[in-house]
Amino acid sequence: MFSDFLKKIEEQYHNNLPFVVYRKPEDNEVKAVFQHNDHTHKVVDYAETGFVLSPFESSDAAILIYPDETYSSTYRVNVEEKTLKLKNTPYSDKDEEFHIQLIKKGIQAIKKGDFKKVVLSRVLQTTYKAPPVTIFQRLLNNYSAAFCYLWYHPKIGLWLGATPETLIKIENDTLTTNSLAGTQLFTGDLNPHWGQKEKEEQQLVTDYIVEAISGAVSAIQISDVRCIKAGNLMHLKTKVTSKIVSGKLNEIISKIHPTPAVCGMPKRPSKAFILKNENYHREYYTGFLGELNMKKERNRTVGKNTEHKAYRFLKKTTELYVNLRCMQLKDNAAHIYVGGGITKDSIPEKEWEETVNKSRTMLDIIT
Ligand SMILES: C=C(O[C@H]1C=CC=C(C(=O)O)[C@@H]1O)C(=O)O
Repeated sequence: MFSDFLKKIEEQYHNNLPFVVYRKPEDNEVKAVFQHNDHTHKVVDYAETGFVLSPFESSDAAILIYPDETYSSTYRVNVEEKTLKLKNTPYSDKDEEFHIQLIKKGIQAIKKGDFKKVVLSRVLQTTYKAPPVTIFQRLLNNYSAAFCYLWYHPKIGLWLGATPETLIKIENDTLTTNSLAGTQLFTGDLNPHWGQKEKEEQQLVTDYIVEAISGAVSAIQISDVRCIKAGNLMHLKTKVTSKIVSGKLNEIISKIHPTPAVCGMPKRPSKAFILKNENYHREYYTGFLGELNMKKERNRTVGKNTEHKAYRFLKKTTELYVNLRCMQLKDNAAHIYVGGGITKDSIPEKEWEETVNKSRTMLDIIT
């Protein structure tokens, strides 16, 4: 029963012990990973097993929740529990002014030739009423195409999100990664017109990913650009698949993260610009999270003309998502993180509006 499953999570939370509960995109299985003590395990080389949460800044440690106990439960989306739309958005003129000035500064740096693209973000604070587990259920009900999660560690904090972006997925020796960028509001058309700014912005991400992984993988294949819906938004997406040799994950992550979908291009100067000018600490927003070398049981049938035999075998899965459309619950407030890609063609007021639209993914479910 899903209610028993939720009770276990509430208990773990009240006992101040680390856990994560999550559902993968378009899946009806909700999984939970529980750690038995409150130790902070840091990832060293990505050969570890557990659920990882990595910050934006690669120099800060990624945290691993040890799978001392794992649970799963089937969950059917409750369609009646649909989004509660907020009438007011909690922004002041000062927030708007600061962010628009930041974007103008970014555009100037691009025109000066410091970099080609930079992703500029902000954090907004608002009150919330519902308990975290209830908010998590609302994520499940409203964002079936996203990776939805509730992550908690008593020494680090509590994060919730519904991200549309896969960073890396490894199945057998196949590595899949996505390039996601370009945003517009969903208005009913699943195939809307895209402007040159969005197309170029997304192409930059694809080119970067291909270049970043090319030394560590073989047989790279790039899909056509597709349009995907994420909550109230539409994005452009390209899927990049390749073959990976085991032991290369650490190298791939260090090359790929943070991608230009969350940082910029080239990486070094755009990141320096972010750290100097954004004026707040991103922490785990625009980092990544997910299963790292987690064991997965599979049923397999063997034999063709002879007797058919079903047996179970263990497989390792790595599935990491970029931590977008997320928030942190801290000091009785929800801290919601939003950003957008800035290029030479960006219009500051439009970019501000884009962050307002992105903030609705979390705002709509917390009251
Ligand atoms: C940085 C964010 O989104 C990224 C992912 C998809 C589209 C984006 C964009 O259109 O700017 C951003 O690169 C965010 O949601 O906070």
